[in-house]
Amino acid sequence: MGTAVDAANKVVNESLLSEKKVTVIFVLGGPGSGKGTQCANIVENYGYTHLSAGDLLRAEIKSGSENGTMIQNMIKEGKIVPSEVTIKLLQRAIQETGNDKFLIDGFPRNEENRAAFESVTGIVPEFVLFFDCPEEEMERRLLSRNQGRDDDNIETIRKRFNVYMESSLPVIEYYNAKGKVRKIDAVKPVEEVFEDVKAVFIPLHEKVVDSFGRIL
Ligand SMILES: Nc1ncnc2c1ncn2[C@@H]1O[C@H](COP(=O)(O)OP(=O)(O)OP(=O)(O)O)[C@@H](O)[C@H]1O
Ligand SMILES: Nc1ccn([C@@H]2O[C@H](COP(=O)(O)O)[C@@H](O)[C@H]2O)c(=O)n1
Ligand SMILES: [Mg+2]
Repeated sequence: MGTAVDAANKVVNESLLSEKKVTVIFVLGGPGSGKGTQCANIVENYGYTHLSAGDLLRAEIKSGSENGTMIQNMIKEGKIVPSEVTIKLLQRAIQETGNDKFLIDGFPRNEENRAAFESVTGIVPEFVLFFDCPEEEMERRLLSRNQGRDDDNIETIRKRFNVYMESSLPVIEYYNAKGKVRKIDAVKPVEEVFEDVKAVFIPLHEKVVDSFGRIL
């Protein structure tokens, strides 16, 4: 049961966020499993807005914000930034777009992220798209990503894998117990992974047409 403060926050945020209904899909999976790559494909084909929690945190560092140094240190250590910081960035990004459907990539990363997002925004995800990939393959991909990320070095990658196993997998298990996880085999080539992703999205975006050609 939430506190009175949680309830008040929820009312304020519901009026800010859900004057129109917002659809959220959480995109989860280990570091380097291909979340960002597949989100770009989904955006192109299905019109979602992609919000990567990691990208928002990196932009916050670049903006010179007062939290920048703290965020930079946490990312370098592979640690999870306090929820209130990440959730504020996500809320701002949601409010800034004109869209009403979002892929939230790399969030929630732990139980604190999950519970705080739900109590602050009142938003429950439609489902969780989970990219399942073996660690050796993720490590190979991260070490050859070459995007200049401070955390794509073997020392930080090992820390990120530990955090993923200890803190992020339990969140995926939480949603799995609620029947909300759509698991994708992410070890295959990009195009093949996207075929499996499409199989999840096509039924959501199919138009049902009656015998007169009217969209129902
Ligand atoms: N199916 C795939 N097969 C081979 N390489 C891939 C595949 N999907 C993505 N990649 C490559 O692996 C690297 C990591 O992919 P991506 O950035 O999409 O992962 P991510 O899950 O968003 O990682 P992170 O959690 O670190 O942000 C990129 O260089 C990308 O081009
Ligand atoms: N919910 C989150 C998401 C990310 N972080 C931090 O950012 C790093 C990079 O995230 P990617 O999704 O881009 O890989 C991650 O290792 C965390 O340090 C976070 O704190 N909370
Ligand atoms: Mg990513």
